[in-house]
Amino acid sequence: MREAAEAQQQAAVTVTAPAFVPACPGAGKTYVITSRHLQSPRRLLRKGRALISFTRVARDQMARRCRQAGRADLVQAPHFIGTLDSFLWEFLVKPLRKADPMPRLLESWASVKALVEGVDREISLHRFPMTLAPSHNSAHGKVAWDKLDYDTRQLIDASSCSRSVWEEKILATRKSWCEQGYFTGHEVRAVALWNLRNAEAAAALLPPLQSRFAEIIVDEAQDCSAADLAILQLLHDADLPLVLVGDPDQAIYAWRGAEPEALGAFAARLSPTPHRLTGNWRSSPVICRLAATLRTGQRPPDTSVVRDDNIPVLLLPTLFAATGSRHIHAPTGTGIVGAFRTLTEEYAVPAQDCLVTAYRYATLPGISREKPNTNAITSLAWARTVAHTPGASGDDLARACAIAVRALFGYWYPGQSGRPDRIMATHRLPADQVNRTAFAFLHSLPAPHKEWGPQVWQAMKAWPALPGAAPQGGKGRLAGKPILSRPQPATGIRTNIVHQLKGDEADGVLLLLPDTGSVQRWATANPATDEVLRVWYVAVTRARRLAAIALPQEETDALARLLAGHHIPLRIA
Ligand SMILES: Nc1ncnc2c1ncn2[C@@H]1O[C@H](COP(=O)(O)OP(=O)(O)OP(=O)(O)O)[C@@H](O)[C@H]1O
Repeated sequence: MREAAEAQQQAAVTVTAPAFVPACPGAGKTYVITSRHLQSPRRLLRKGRALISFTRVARDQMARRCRQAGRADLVQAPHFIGTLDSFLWEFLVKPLRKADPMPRLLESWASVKALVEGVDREISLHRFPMTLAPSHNSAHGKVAWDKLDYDTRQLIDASSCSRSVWEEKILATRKSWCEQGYFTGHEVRAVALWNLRNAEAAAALLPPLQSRFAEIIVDEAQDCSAADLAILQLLHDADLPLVLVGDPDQAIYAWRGAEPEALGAFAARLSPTPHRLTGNWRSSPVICRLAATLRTGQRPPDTSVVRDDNIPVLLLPTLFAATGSRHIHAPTGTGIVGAFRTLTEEYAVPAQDCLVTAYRYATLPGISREKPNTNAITSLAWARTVAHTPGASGDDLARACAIAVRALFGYWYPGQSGRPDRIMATHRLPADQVNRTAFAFLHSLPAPHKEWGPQVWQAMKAWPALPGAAPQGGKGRLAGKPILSRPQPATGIRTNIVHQLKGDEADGVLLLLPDTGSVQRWATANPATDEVLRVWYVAVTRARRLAAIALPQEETDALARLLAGHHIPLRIA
């Protein structure tokens, strides 16, 4: 078993580009990609390899593995290890931008708190997802109205302005930020596509790429949007050797424009024979079987390569709270996370290496999500809570830190346009120093309460200021009272939504399925078209040894029958 899985990995490590490597969960995609990279000879190379991923976590993991293997050279030019956004930015957008204003790539408009103004209410620009149809030669794309989150939709529905007025303002706001040098992934894709299709721009951009890269590897290729695939097609047409690695069954970004089916068509054009990885190095045989019920094509379960646990799938009959996250485990009347913890202990699975997940933040016990469009003091209260939450996600910590920077800068540098990166450039403040200061400040604040504002103000005034600070009296004081979310009991178990768990793993995983009709969906929906099933698939495949599912009490038997029909060991507990 192990030999066969290793042989598959080795074939993927050595296959000549262009190539497509479809891989099952836990197939060791990162291992394959870094092993491929580690084969590079040690001497100074004229051409390098680009390793592209969708997340900074994946990027850091690949770079770390190269360093750990004693090959720090593989992280530097001519090689490139980074996200797709940064690759497109570095090689297909920035080279043709004017130096002034300095072009900057933002992770999201949230990081500069860009607002859509001039309508009857202000809404943050990052609340409006965009779509880009690669077949249109359009420079800006359209607002994806059907993908607004709940809060934003409420705000827009209550607005007296029509959607076309909003759309006009949204596009104008984006344009004005771009003119000031700011771009997000959406603009980067639009400009990259335009540049590659424009003969003159392409003639300037492609030769440096062709002479720098002998190969471009794209990890998690199932997350490519139609625009991403169109860009990759143009690179392929320019004879850049591509290797796509990904798991189409784990495509959970359709709402952001990912096109798993288009990936299949593109991959077939790239290379007629895929190099499939079907050995799962992460999960037990039971979990591989469970996962197979949630994917397309009736394919047999993947092979569990290194595990022989046979812990059954645990089904937890649950009374889900209609609002909030105090879900009760029906048989014991205790909280669902506590019940899960007791069960993991029974199977000698350490609770600290377990996680609880769900499709939506709202379902999860633990830290509540940052609410959009709240006042600054409420945002700061949220940030302070995050700073004091063990196991808070990296994204939440980064957001919390940005909120604290904004609050402190508003006081220290009043009247300086409020854009932290500009202020940092003006006063030559290194980002890590700013972030450390902001985080320490956040951490020092007392727990938020209704009369928190004056305490925050005292703390801001007392905190040692960074160079160039010139406070002006009460400017930058955060007005109002924080709106506090209900305190949640600490569970001691990691919780996160499935979308934040990509590439992650844990010994035990509890998936919360609060919606009635989930079993019906499991049994009858098609994972090729129903992304929810793919989200559940990602969730259960994070587990190494134990998978548990909490579902409405009245649906437990139906799921038990469904799984028993697939000969999957299970226990209703
Ligand atoms: N050849 C190998 N030998 C030993 N362990 C391996 C090997 N390949 C992968 N693994 C281990 O298997 C686990 C899964 O690998 P990895 O996280 O790279 O999978 P993946 O393909 O990215 O999975 P997913 O897409 O589900 O996130 C990791 O713990 C990894 O260390």
